[in-house]
Amino acid sequence: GNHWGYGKEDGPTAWHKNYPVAEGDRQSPIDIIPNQTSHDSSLGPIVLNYDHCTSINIANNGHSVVVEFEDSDDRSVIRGGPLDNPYRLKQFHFHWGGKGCHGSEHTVAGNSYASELHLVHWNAVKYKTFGEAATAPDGLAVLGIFLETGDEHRWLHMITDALYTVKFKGSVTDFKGFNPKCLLPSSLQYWTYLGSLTTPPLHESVIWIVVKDPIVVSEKQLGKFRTLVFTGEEEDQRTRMENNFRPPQLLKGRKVRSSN
Ligand SMILES: CCCCCNS(=O)(=O)c1cc(S(N)(=O)=O)ccc1C(=O)O
Ligand SMILES: [Zn+2]
Repeated sequence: GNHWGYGKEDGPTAWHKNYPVAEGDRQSPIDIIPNQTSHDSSLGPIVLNYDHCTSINIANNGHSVVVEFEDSDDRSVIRGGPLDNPYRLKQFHFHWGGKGCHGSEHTVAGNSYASELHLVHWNAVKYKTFGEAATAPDGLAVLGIFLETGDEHRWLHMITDALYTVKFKGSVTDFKGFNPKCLLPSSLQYWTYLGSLTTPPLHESVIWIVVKDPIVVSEKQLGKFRTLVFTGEEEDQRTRMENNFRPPQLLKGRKVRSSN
């Protein structure tokens, strides 16, 4: 069926067969070349209002580990920067590599980071549901945060300590009271461009906001993500969840803007 993954047969080079938009004009991720971005003084700061966010659960969806949020009202939104409306926080998830290899999706002047955190938001002003927003050209806003290895991150343990409960595809456990603001770097200087989801269905519906400064996490913390498996508990195959990233796609004439 439509099933896709990150392996040799079902990975990013095969996705176009079931999802032809994979070869579209605004695909993500991309390689960001800082000295080729255009500085845009009209780009204001990103404003996050996450103080009343409500995390619900943490899940292994067979592609990543995802934390879902209550998005029935504007309790946690991102606004400003390139955005014309407030966008509601729906979920966040990560992409990462194998031991010692890099696993970010966006790259910076050809360099990749160890991992990348994506905070997915949707335009509930213009669209009635997340599903409708996910297919609209200005429907989603994803905030991308790079992770590099070094010292231990003081708050990431709240995620990594829960990973053993969602080892297998399809597992979900309660995950209340987590505010992802603790995972952001001090500076929210960013690059922004028009792109897509980086996993099937690859809809070209994302305003990407990629934060320039990485957060630092320890190799030990990152290693815990690799204890997850892509496969379900009932399957005899145990395929370690790693290298769940799409490589950079063609820019096709797009402009990448830089906040100051
Ligand atoms: C209606 C179909 C929407 C599918 C996309 N859902 S999503 O939460 O935006 C998403 C974004 C992304 S990404 N990497 O931010 O484009 C990856 C996975 C998912 C997911 O479905 O878990
Ligand atoms: Zn992602």
